[in-house]
Amino acid sequence: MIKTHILGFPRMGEQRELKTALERHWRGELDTDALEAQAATLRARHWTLQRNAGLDHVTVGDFALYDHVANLIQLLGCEPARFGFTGRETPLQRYFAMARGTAAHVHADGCGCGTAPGEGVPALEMTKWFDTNYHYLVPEFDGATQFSLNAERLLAEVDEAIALPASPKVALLGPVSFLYLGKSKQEGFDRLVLLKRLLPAYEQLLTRLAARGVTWVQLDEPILGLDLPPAWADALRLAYARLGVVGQPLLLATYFSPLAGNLDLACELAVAGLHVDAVRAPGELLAVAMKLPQDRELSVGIVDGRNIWRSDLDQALGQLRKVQALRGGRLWVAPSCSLLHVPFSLRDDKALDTELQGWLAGAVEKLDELRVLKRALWGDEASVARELAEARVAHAARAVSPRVRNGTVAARVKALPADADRRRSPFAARRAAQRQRLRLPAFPTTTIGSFPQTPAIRAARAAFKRGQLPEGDYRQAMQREIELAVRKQEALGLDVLVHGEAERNDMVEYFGEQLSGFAFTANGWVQSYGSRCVKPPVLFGDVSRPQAMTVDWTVFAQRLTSKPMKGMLTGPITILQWSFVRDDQPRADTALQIALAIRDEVADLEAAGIAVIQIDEPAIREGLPLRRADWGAYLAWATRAFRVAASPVRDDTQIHTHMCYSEFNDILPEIAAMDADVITIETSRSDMELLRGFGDFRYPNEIGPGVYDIHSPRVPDAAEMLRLLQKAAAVIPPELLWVNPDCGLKTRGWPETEAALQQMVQAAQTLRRQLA
Ligand SMILES: CN1c2c(nc(N)[nH]c2=O)NC[C@@H]1CNc1ccc(C(=O)N[C@@H](CCC(=O)N[C@@H](CCC(=O)N[C@@H](CCC(=O)O)C(=O)O)C(=O)O)C(=O)O)cc1
Ligand SMILES: N[C@@H](CCS)C(=O)O
Ligand SMILES: [Zn+2]
Repeated sequence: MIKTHILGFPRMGEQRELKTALERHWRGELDTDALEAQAATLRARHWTLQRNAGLDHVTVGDFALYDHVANLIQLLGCEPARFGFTGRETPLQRYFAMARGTAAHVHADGCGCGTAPGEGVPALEMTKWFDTNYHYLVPEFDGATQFSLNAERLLAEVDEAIALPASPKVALLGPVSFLYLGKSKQEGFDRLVLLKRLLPAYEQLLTRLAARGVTWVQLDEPILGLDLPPAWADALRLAYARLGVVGQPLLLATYFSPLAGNLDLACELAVAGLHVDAVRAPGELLAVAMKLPQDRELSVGIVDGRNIWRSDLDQALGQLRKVQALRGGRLWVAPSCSLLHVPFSLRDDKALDTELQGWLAGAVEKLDELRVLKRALWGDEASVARELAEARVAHAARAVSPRVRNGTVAARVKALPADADRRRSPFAARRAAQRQRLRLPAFPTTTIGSFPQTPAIRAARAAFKRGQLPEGDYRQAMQREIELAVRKQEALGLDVLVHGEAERNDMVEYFGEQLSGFAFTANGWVQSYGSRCVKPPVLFGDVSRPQAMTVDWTVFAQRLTSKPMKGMLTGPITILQWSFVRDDQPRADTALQIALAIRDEVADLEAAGIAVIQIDEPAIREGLPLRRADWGAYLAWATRAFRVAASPVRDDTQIHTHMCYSEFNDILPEIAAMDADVITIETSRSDMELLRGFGDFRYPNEIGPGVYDIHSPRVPDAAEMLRLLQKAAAVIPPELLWVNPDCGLKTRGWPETEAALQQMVQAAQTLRRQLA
């Protein structure tokens, strides 16, 4: 028997209805019932699409109002005590408090949350979901963590699906990955000891789902794709020995990475079925098909859940038929991972020409690919002959399209000198030249680039894109925003200014729109975190830069001030990582092409008199392969691509880079090898803990550890930032320290931005008095 299913579906809706509803709710314009009604409408719509594509089950439990890991924290009743919940809040209030922090916190007696009255409680930390651009909320664990099942929301969603009518398969993160992806909040605490407390909650849940008529529960254990310490592998054995006998059939799902040394373990676990990612690990598929006991179901993730290329259905059928033969004709067919990471649909996207549309598949189109594969595997190929032929034609056309290859780009790459990734002098000499030119005070203050993307800015750009605002008027409107940002920074007393990125829709899409080899979409939104979405450009061909992309805006801003204006670029690895990239050449080759385009922009900015240029690489850590054995090769080409972009400049031009959201300590030598003159990093949410590694490693160049979290509207005071800076100065030589926020300020409003920056400048001034 052939079955089809998906591991998860995009939540936002075709027109980002969930984003709109959430943001209205947070502004107080939409009440809870209306928000929940919108969410239910979206779920029903998405299940209907799944059912109509002939999937055997619709997936329930993948939907979330903010994040699926946050849902699980509530489902398992382990909301951190530091939030000081009194029991009087609704579950939804508690949920959004964990996700977004609270502005002011009123203490119940002895709530023990550790904050002073009225201070507010910071949100849960957010971190990248494996190597994706999706962020999950990090569960917090300590010795006091208890679990108790709160299944009402999930059970209600199951009932909604049954009422549709549809057959629900519930999808949740499994217990071992849940613990692994969380953080121990107590010095020396091993969160794995919580497994024995956690399993009963899962057991109760499975029992209740079985009683509700749920025939399958998918438990995701993506950590099977990592190099697992033996204790975590044992934890998987223990967990599934218990959960596998509850009586609820379990499909264990792994994705994003080969199973490698965990292949035997994954095939041994006592579950009714196993899902594997045959896109990221095609070479393992037959080994799994042979190893997995015949009484288990095998789900093959053959449709790429991480990219938007139309599937090569002939090739997929070839692979699936081999597995089918090994599995006695039984097989489940699925996307490689949740479709959360691809746009809802690209079929009629207004910004894509029809040829490109034909090469691509969003989530809805991927459902249709599953329908076609199922029919063909049933032996009913004739009924889908048209679809198979169309896919064949599109693939053949893409392979030979003149739009994809550009001889000039290839020639430039071939002729690139071996030292194209080297600055002219070592850091010490550059530093002297830059000090001479920039004459900055000790502990220079700066920001990371973006200032608030106000509704007025977004509305002006939307009107411009709709053709309702002439280009000249749009440029003037953006120049007014830039001038406003410059004046505010001068008034605040910042030392190195930025133009504020008002003219950019997004730090990657903006460059994708201007570079050849990229296409962009009108509606290809993908959730990044909470209600925030990005529209990754589609990198389909050789990359080149027809003309300067940022020089006019930067020069305009520099002319407004005598302070140094930092040019602001996105680096090659981040552009690569946050785009949908071509699958017909190695990522390393694509990265180098992008690097050359950015290199030209760096050279043009310098020639235009810009003395400080920041090349953002927040995604360099996220791009790391999930298996350590593959890190070396990646880091070599990724850091070289950065250096190629950064190296055409004179010694007295200061190159900054910026990284956020990441644990950097395990790649510090490679970060140092990028050889940026200054690096700004996110550190405030870990209370500068991230910086300790930079100190221990003796990071050689200048560092700006972020002194406040930009994800929350909460305004920290100068004393708090001073404390963080003092902590930083204890591990980093003070003469190397910069003072800046964690990341860009585009998601904030001006009032809190100005208030926080004023406190930040004050903290730097105090530090200068204390330490300079
Ligand atoms: C630094 N981060 C980024 C990541 N990935 C990126 N590609 N870019 C990033 O900056 N990954 C890690 C983090 C994630 N952080 C964020 C932070 C903020 C956002 C965000 O604010 N997203 C916006 C959309 C941004 C955008 O593209 N804006 C466009 C279009 C805006 C729009 O929706 N316009 C409406 C009309 C509006 C009107 O009329 O007023 C429309 O077209 O319908 C623009 O400014 O032009 C978001 O709103 O979600 C994302 C990731
Ligand atoms: N320059 C960008 C970096 C974000 S990671 C910004 O400030 O938004
Ligand atoms: Zn950042």
